[in-house]
Order: sequence, then C-alpha cells, then structure tokens
Amino acid sequence: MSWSNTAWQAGNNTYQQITKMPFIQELVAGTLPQNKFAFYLGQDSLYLTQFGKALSLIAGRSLHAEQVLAFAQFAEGAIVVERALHASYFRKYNLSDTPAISPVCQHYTNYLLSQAALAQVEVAMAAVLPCFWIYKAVGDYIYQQPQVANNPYQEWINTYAGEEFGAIVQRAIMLCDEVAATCTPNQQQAMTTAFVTATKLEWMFWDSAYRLEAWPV
Ligand SMILES: Cc1ncc(CO)c(N)n1
Repeated sequence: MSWSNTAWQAGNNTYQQITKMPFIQELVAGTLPQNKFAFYLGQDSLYLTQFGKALSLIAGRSLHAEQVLAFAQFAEGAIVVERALHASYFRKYNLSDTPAISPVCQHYTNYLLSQAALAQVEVAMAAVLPCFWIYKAVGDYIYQQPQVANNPYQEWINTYAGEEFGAIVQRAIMLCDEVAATCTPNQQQAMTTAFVTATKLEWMFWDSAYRLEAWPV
C-alpha cells in the first residue's frame, strides 16, 4: 500500500468528523452566518501567507529540482490564487486585511513553519499535505451534496472542488509518495504522524472560526 493510502486511513476518522462540522454543513446549505465566514476568511488570509512561507522553506530544503519547482509553485499558488479569492470576499464583506491572529491559527501556522524549518524534509512535506488534500476532499464532499441556488459561498466551494486545484493536490500526493519510498519505516511513521496532526489542526481551524475564537485573556 502506498504511504498516502496509509496516511489517509490514519486521518480518515478526523476527515469524517470534518464533513459533519456545523461550519461545513451550514456552508453547504448557504446558511452559515456571514460573521463566521468573515472570521474564517480573515484568519485564512493570515494562514495562507504563513502557509506560503512554509512551502517556500520546503522548496529550499528539497533534494531534487522537480521537488524544488513543485513546492515553489505551490507557494506561489497559496499566495497569489487564493488571495485573489479572498480579495473579492474582503470587498464584498467590507473586511479589514489584518485581524489579530487567533490562537488556533497561530498554533497551526507555527506547527507548519516549525516542521518546514526543522523536521526532516520528507516529514515537512507530509505535514503540509492535509492543507491540500483535506480541502480537495471537503470540496468534493460538498459537490456531492444537493446544491442550493444562490449559495453566497459558491465561489469558495468552486475553488476547492475544481479540477485545477485537484491537479495540484494529485501532484502533492504523488511527491509525498515518491519521497516516502526513500524513507525507512520509522521515517514513514513520522510522516504519517505529521499528516494526522495537521489533519486535526484543519478540524480545529474550522471549529475556531465557528466559535469566533478569541484569546481568553
Ligand atoms: C486552513 C486552510 N487549510 C488549507 C487551505 C487550502 O490550501 C486553506 N485555504 N486554509
């Protein structure tokens, strides 16, 4: 079995829980309160900048030209393409660009950055993979549900369920499988642990938006 199959199975329970979250269910139904979506977008904008930096670090630490190119392109995609989507929503909801970072957003981005900087590079690649794969899976899940007319969140849904994002995700999975094949069983296990950890942090990110998470002090 490929590493990616093993990793997905290890994170599958968390993924199943993600699809049942009120944030996702209300997004599908178009009933998610606008302030929760706006909170999510503000944090996601902060997240994407740090995600782009983590991907750039991995590009710089990669061993082969093909991997350097791929992660540099992922970094560009994170910054350019997704911020364009945000810009249109930021205008629509009249949001400011710089909310204070929430505890979960800070925790998640610091986890990705520390893995990208300090973990074995193959483990760092596994740590960023859920950011691609979970969003693609959630986008596909949403497309399988009955679509409501005039869903205010349709543009967001289309981004992650679309074929363009799908091709990027396939490439990220394939690269992880290629590097996993060069790793020892212990190293592969560390990759799986990083994948599962980031999958849980994806759950926490949506949960924190739904709760409009604030600092306790
Ligand atoms: C938190 C989070 N994870 C993944 C993605 C998709 O790259 C995103 N936009 N935000």
